[in-house]
Amino acid sequence: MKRIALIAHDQKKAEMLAFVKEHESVLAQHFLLATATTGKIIAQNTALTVKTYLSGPMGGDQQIGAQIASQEVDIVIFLRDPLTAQPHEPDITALLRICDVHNVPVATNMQCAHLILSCLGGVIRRSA
Ligand SMILES: O=C(CO)COP(=O)(O)O
Repeated sequence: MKRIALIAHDQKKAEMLAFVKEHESVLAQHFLLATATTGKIIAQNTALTVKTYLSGPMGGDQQIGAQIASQEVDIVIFLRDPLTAQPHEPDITALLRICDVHNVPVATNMQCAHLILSCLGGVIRRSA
């Protein structure tokens, strides 16, 4: 069982939900954690259980970063919005940095997220 962090900025939440639904049977075999709004959307629209932290702008990225630093996270799917300025940009940068410090695979776009999950569950993607 892997511990998988799921995080998406507002413009990427629909993509995250579609991604999670596509991989739901695989994700159900793992421990999921998420920032508040992302986790709430996933929990409300799937049968998955998600441990939630604060919303990203309120410190959720830092909380998940602390989990990564404590070796409590194996994979990060972080669908960030590269076209919108975020008030908590330093937290986002710190989260990505701590993934590299601890050699934790982190997907920041959909193609990479599918690749990682496909490796995990042997799932063949249904669409591009
Ligand atoms: O802002 C975020 C990541 O930087 C995500 O936070 P929410 O899931 O609460 O929207």
